[in-house]
Amino acid sequence: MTQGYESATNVRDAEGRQYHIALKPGEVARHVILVGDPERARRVAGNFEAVELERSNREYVTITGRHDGLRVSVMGTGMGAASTEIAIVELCQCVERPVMIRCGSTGALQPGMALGDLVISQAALRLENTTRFYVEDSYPAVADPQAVMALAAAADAIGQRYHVGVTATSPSFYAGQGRAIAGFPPREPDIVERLARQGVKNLEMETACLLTLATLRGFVAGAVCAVYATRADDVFISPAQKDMAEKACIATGLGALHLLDAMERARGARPIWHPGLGLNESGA
Ligand SMILES: O=P(O)(O)O[C@H]1O[C@H](CO)[C@@H](O)[C@H]1O
Ligand SMILES: O=c1cc[nH]c(=O)[nH]1
Repeated sequence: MTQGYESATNVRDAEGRQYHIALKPGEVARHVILVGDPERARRVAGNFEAVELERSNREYVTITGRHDGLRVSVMGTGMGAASTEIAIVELCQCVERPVMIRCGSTGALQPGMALGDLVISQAALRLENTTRFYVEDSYPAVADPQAVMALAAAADAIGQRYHVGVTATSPSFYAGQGRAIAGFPPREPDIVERLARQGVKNLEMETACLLTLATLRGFVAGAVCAVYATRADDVFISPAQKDMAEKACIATGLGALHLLDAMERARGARPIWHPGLGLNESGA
């Protein structure tokens, strides 16, 4: 497939096919769902009425198709900010002005948050270190307000319980999220309590990377995660509950993409949609 690469910097072939994700311009939709788990990517695509492309390379599984008439790509990014950075940078070489929503899983930190609830991120603590190579430490990882509203509206549309607030993106599932496993003591065992005291809603591993890179590049992005763990009582979700929570998270992410499409048409040349503009969803 690949004859040679442009350079050590732009690792793409003559057709523009990217080294890690193995996709080229034309193969990625503007509306993209990102998930950590490649099997979840396949389950997202299970909602498509038509599939035009499936590609798998390393951990990156991508499927492009149509969902209720809207062209959508879903990609499994793998876990963590490092592999997510590769996915986002390479996707942005394949598509202009993308709209990206992460549909992930997460651990909840606040009382009143239950297994299976959704968390919509307004912003994220950049505890990972990938984004430090792009921006200074005080740079905020902030979601597009349109994405926050679209995700909340999409969750309401399916009667799903959700929370909105600040997420912490960790570079680690175990020590970095305060999980003490025999023989692997975390340096900061109380990190969950510290973050909870600061009002942080949830811990996961990719959102800050997506939000930071989206602000830098200038595209619309947001994140919604299903609660798989409640950290205060140390409970992890059962397989049956996980299925339902994942379905709700996927439905919310896909619903939000349609709303974001309608918002974009309603706002025209304005920088942002606001409620005064209304929505015409018929063209979605
Ligand atoms: O379910 P995903 O999207 O992978 O998200 C969460 O689950 C993984 C850890 O189990 C990390 O990637 C974390 O961010
Ligand atoms: O506790 C959790 C659950 C899912 N994903 C995470 O990163 N942490």
